Amino acid sequence: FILKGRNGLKDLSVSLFREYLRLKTVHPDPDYGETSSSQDETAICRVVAIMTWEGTNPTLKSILLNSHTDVVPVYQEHWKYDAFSAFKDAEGNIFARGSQDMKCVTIQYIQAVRRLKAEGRKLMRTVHLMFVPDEEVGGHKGMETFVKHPEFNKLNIGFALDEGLANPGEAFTVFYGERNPWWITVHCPGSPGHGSRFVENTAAEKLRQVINSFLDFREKEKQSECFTLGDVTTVNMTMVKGGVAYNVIPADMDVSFDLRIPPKVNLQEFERQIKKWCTEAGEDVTYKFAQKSMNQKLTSTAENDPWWSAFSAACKAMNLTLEKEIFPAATDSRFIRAVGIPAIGFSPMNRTPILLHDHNEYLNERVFLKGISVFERLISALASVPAFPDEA
Ligand code: MET
Ligand SMILES: [Zn+2]
Ligand SMILES: [Zn+2]
Repeated sequence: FILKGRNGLKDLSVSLFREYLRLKTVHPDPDYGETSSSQDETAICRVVAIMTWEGTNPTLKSILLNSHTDVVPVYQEHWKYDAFSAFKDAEGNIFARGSQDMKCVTIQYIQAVRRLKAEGRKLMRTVHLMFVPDEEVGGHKGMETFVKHPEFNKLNIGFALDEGLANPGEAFTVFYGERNPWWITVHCPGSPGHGSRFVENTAAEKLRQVINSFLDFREKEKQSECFTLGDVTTVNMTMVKGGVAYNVIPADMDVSFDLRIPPKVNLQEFERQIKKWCTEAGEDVTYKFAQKSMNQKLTSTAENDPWWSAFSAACKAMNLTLEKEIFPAATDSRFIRAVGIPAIGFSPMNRTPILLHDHNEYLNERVFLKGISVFERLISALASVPAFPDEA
């Protein structure tokens, strides 16, 4: 980063944040500022960056502060300001893609560690800051691959923090598990022919059945009472493909859905249901997954869990009210939990509307700055969790 901070740490933090927001790490062609180092010219190089602050007892399990560096695209015409200018209005609201998801957290981690170090603090456990690419496109070239790498193992992580969501009220939301994302394309082949005839066995008839089954189920889930998004299955039809001309009955049509399934759902049963919908829709209707997350691990929030008790006690000491939820979307935490490491999703943003992936995403600078202090306390509490018997 190029620092243009003027007076004091607050100015520095806000300028650093805005500077970072101006980097166009936006899909589909994120500028991660790296060059291809591969022999193969066509290979796209993806870098995971790690900064380590060694603890006074570096043999103990470490704390991971994870954040992704990429952001989702924008519809610029719907924004009040350039989505990559990090414009700050009179109220101190900073508008930019990534202001909530999750460039705020990246800078908050960095500034919290910077402050702790400036105060001369030494923490017992090692703290790693990790910056990963490609979370927004499924993490395949990012965290999903990296957790299987020996370098990841060497970090000896005991507990991880990753992104959460804003909370419009006074409280802060924390996430101890996630719904599983399933991205599925259903393929409907059919008999082609002239658009003027009643051809039997058409792709469109099957497509209609498929869409009805998925969307009827969507309606049922939507009606379920007293839920947060983390407790129900959401279904959205997100893409349709097929057809070549007005008067040619197509030989196939495809429809894609984004499903998010809560941890309590039996996934095998759920897939059987999908299979049934496809069979019922007609001959040769098949489906394919572009994303099929099967991990239903939850991170303990039991009072006697040492990580959770350090986390929640630090929040209590700051008078923060926590709301525990299942994360409705997906984050890199699912890969971290999958390899057996407890992870909590937490982006300290209260009094803030949830605007991730939306037009005019913004974060107020006071909320942003408060988050730095929150992380200061949290990091120091987590890195001070006493050694476990098996760590001695
Ligand atoms: C399913 S891959 C994760 C991409 C993004 N974070 C989402 O939840 O949509
Ligand atoms: Zn995110
Ligand atoms: Zn996102």
